[in-house]
Amino acid sequence: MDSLPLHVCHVHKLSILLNRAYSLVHSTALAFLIYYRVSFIFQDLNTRATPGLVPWLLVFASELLLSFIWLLGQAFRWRPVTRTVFPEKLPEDDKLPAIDVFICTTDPDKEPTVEVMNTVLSAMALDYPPEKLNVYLSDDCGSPRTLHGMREAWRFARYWLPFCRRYGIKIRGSEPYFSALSGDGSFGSSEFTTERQKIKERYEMMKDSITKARERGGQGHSRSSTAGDHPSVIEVMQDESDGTLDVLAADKTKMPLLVYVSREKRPSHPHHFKAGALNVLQRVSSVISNSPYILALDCDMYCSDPTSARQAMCFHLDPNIPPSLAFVQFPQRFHNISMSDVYDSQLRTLFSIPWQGLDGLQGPVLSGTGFYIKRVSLYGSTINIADMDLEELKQSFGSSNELIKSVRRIYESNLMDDQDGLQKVTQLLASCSYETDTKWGKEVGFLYDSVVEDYFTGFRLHCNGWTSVYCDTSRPQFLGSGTTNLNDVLIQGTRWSSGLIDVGFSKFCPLIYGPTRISILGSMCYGELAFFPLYCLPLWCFATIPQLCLLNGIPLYPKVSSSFFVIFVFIFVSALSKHLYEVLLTGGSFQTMKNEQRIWMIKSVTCYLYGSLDAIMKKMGLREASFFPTNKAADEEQVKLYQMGKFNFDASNIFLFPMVAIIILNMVAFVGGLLRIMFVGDWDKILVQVFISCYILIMNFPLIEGMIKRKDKGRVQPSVTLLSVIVSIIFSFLGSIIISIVW
Ligand SMILES: O=c1ccn([C@@H]2O[C@H](COP(=O)(O)OP(=O)(O)O[C@H]3O[C@H](CO)[C@@H](O)[C@H](O)[C@H]3O)[C@@H](O)[C@H]2O)c(=O)[nH]1
Ligand SMILES: [Mn+2]
Repeated sequence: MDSLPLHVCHVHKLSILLNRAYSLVHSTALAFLIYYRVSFIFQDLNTRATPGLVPWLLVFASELLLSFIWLLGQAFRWRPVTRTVFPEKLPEDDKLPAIDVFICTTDPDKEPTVEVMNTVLSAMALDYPPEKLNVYLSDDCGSPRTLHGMREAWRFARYWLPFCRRYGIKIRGSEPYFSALSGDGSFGSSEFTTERQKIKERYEMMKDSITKARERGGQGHSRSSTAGDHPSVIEVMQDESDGTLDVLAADKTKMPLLVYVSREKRPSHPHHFKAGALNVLQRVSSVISNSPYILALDCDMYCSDPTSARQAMCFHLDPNIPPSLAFVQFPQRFHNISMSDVYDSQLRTLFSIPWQGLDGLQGPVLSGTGFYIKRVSLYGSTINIADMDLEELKQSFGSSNELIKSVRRIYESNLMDDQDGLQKVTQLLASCSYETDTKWGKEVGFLYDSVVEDYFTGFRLHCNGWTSVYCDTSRPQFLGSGTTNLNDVLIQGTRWSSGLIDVGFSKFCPLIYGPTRISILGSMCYGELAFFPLYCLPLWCFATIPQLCLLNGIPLYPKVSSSFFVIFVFIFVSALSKHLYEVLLTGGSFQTMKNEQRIWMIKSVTCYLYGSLDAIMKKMGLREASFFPTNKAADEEQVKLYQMGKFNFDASNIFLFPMVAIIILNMVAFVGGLLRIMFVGDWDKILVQVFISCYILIMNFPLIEGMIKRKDKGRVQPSVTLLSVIVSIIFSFLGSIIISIVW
């Protein structure tokens, strides 16, 4: 036992072999496809035998772009690994390093306070020495409701934490614990049952108090009045000596530190969303606890299992892992995923194959939440703390002497005893002008230039020589609220696409900035993520151009009798089979694959497009960066639809129009194609195009149902359908005229 290391890494040899073989075969087929297209263009230029060179070029360009993104994606499959940890081998508790937990919240309406407090409580209840655990909550709204919730949570924690420890409770989120049907802990004993009942009552009291505060809150406490303009508030939670603590808590179990931080926000200062909030937490915590490791959590991501801290330490403290390890990333998992999961809300496509693949290269992408990061890795690469004098350090970190001291790691927190001193220092660090003319957000801390601050910060860390590891255990460590409503899914997708394209088309483009700093394969992975929003171009093209040409009798694909026809069939079948194989390998079903294909098509023609446009407009100075937080407050009707596996088309028109218009165009093209086959008879020339329409219609059948069959609130509104019909008719006519005249 003693000879075991803290962790082992398993290289998946069979997957490596299969993946590489598949990449080889599939890319050979793609090469044939390119040969076919290129030779046709030259032949066409010479003879001008057929009309339709422009649609041909468009389809070819789309095929090239698809192939390019596919090629980048192969890097994820090059060397997948998984890891096992042995926390029982960790040193004694007194030798473990301290951890600061950062939780961010921003909108008490979209992020219900009870849920946020559940996350806070679960972090406090992590299985780790409490004196080495410090929990900070950033409230970007500066809402009195959240502050009140924190005080209530602190009070409840006095009972909850000893209870969890005493009975070895495995589910550390209070809400899921009390709503779980099966008992957890040493159930059966009557002492336990009584305690459980008492704690449950206390929990209900806490919830009640929070709900009442919300109802009382009214105007002055709503988000809009405080969100963008408020002073900073920092409060270290403390015991009230009102003598209400009963027997259970009387054992005075040590509590982790709990700090509420609401940074100053003014309309005149950009606040840089979550990255800005995290940087304030980093500074404030530097002068309070200054722990060497940080766990970052979104407000809805509670620690479902208490063991993650020790698991992460199995990597950070492993002598076999070089000190360049910056962070240990856990997957994002969600507690509200239904069996059918029509929107791929579980993000299987990210947190399975790609992250395992990256783990075999330089390590997974920083994924926003659920990661344990080394504080020093956020100090910036060009900053050499040991060699720089005070002035130089101030240029990077800002004017606070206390902060500089803590950065130099000579800081021993004494401020805690001097409340006034602590307030003064932390107020300065949380003020909105503190970062002016410093390197915060450019080099130090979480980086600002993209709304996917996690991806961008992680990429720069990797480029600066840091590495990461992926820790995916069978019991989910962190559980959040997945987006389970079409509108939310697409808004989130738009933000992600915009942030990714921002990075893709900047001087930090992974394909240019990456290869000299990390491996080519690593850069390809980052590149795939940066450029996948560009799927919007080929998917828009495949959803319209072949159809338009079909209506005008212009073939774009080889005849059925041609040997190149086989190539196209092969590529299609091979891509789908590989997808199916990966879905099955990671615990999904045929249905999962269908859902993923469909939502990929839907996202491509909507949020990938809008996100890319948003990024381009930002670059041209036409738009400002924005971050609409996702909704975590469950709406019963919406949840019901999602649970039943039904789409909720009660979404913004800007998302619905393109989807519906495309479906109508494809219906028309399909019928037109069939009529052509029957009456003109050139079926072998246009079969592929008829098939494309047919495939789009079959895959998106729920959308057709929503337009025609459904009568509930989640259907597609007839007005949307009607307008889309008009749009697609105009598109077909104009398109056909253009084709007949110009092309
Ligand atoms: O101005 C802001 C905006 C957001 N947040 C917080 O950021 C977190 C993530 O926001 P959310 O609305 O949940 O966005 P998601 O799209 O679900 O988040 C994913 O994508 C983000 C990047 O766009 C990452 O930061 C997240 O970690 C990742 O889970 C939440 O806790 C918010 O409270 C702030 O603190 N301040
Ligand atoms: Mn979220």
